[in-house]
Amino acid sequence: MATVQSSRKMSLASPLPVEQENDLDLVAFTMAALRFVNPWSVDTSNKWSQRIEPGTPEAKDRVITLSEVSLHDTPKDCWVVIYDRVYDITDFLYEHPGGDEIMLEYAGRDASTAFRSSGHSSIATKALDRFLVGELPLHERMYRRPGGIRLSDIPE
Ligand code: HEM
Repeated sequence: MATVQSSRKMSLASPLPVEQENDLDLVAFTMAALRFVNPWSVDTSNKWSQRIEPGTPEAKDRVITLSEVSLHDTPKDCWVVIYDRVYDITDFLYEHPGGDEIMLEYAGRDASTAFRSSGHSSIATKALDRFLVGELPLHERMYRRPGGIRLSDIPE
């Protein structure tokens, strides 16, 4: 009776031929190395280790996504979005005439409607500039984009 002979060596521990298992090891090793050198795989919580000084010209040109804003949602690191611009209000929390708690409700989130419906004066709107750290990318904006929501009190 004819028997089929395999020339491939089999390992007792694995159902795969030894050569194929070595190939898999090589693939896993290459993937791990790529993850190590790939900048996109770096933890996003480290992304803002470079501190942005609020209100500087550099801050004006910085594009910050909503998902990045959401990382700054604590009393020690508090960002909000108002009319598509991103503000670091950490140092203002305890100076705010309306109190810190109300602002912390919007930490890491969009506060445009809350800001507007609290009837802030034009002075308050102007004061926003001091805290500016960046602006949302065009595709995430609701106001400052072609065809966006038009309101009389959106600052320049
Ligand atoms: C960076 C953002 C903010 C700035 C610069 C700011 C600034 C101010 C200023 C200067 C006032 C005094 C009244 C005025 O001039 O309008 C005020 C009052 C007030 N703010 Fe804000 N504010 C900010 C965010 C918010 C947010 C997100 C809320 C959320 C609802 C809020 C709620 C209030 C309320 C309720 C008052 C009235 C306090 C009172 O009259 O007793 N503010 N804010």
